[in-house]
Amino acid sequence: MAPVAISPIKVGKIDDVQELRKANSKIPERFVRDITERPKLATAALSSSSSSSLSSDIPIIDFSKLSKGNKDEVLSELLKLTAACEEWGFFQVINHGIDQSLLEQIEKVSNDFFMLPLAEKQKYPMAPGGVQGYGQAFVFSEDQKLDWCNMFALGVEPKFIRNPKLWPTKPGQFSETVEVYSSKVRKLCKSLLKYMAMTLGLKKDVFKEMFGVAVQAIRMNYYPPCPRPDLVLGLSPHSDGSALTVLQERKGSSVGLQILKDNKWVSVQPIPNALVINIGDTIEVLTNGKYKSVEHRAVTHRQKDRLSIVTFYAPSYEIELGPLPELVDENNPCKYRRYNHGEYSKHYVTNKLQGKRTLDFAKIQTNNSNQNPT
Ligand SMILES: O=C(O)CCC(=O)C(=O)O
Ligand SMILES: [Fe+2]
Repeated sequence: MAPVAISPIKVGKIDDVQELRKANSKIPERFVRDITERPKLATAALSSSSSSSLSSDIPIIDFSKLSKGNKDEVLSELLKLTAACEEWGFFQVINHGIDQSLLEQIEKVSNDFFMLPLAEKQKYPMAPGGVQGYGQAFVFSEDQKLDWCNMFALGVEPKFIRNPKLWPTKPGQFSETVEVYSSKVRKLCKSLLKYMAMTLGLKKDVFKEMFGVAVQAIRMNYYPPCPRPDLVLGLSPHSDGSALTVLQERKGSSVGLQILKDNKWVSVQPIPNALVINIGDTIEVLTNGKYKSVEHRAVTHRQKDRLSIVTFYAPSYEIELGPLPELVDENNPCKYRRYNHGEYSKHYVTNKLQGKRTLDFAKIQTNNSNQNPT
């Protein structure tokens, strides 16, 4: 095996935001966003009791109607799913079949992990420029702004992407819970992809057959309260590189997830026990842009903390992908080139989060210019 190159990445000092919060110190400059990037006060100050007017419009899909409904119910839910994928790229799934007790358990072990002393969490450090372990991912330079977030991330499937040294021994039941939870979420992703294929008029197993042994990772994002939510971002705007992403929010979390809809940031109001699903870049490419990945970010709250548990589901690294021929014709010319998914994943994790910039990797350039959000 070739020797491992020493990482040339210099990320500077990355303060642990929970420790900053405990010390009650001034927000370091590295967290303070340029004026143009700061969240608008009205949205940053949202508490869980005040909802953004648009957030309730985010489509809700009743999974049990898709999986167990009669013909009419299946059909009407598939139509809702089509609209959700075409118009939003985001939806919430209710009656998804994952036990409430398991949702509560993953929230508990994740929360307990972040509440451990710093020294314990630092036994599982995220390497500079790395994406697994405890720390802050997507930081590649000393002058890059930081997110008001602590992350803990693990590769889950296939097994070879796991780094066993990063699976924590505390809190008890952490690894077992991640294991069981991930297998249930995996099943849900497979089913959702099947229904999405049906909405596209494709063979229902098209994604299953194409993906091989899918890659799955989990990331827990912990956002402590921030004394100046108007100056910072919990998580920088980005689209996900996955095919599908499944997000769960811990009960009692502040409202924090925002999606860019018609060039405006819209808050996602969590529904108890629902899971938030979003389309990642991979599905955008495969559908030739019919179902687009949507830019999203997290904002923080002055008094309340927030915890999200996020699963990324993507094809096996060795597959080559590009727009499905069924979705390319003279009215819908091919918008993305073919590429190896492993290369795209590498490209994604070695670049800072910056809107949908990473998808430029795959785009066949046209003269269409990108608009900046308001
Ligand atoms: O915490 C959130 O709501 C956003 C998380 C997210 O977008 C991500 O981890 O990719
Ligand atoms: Fe995301």
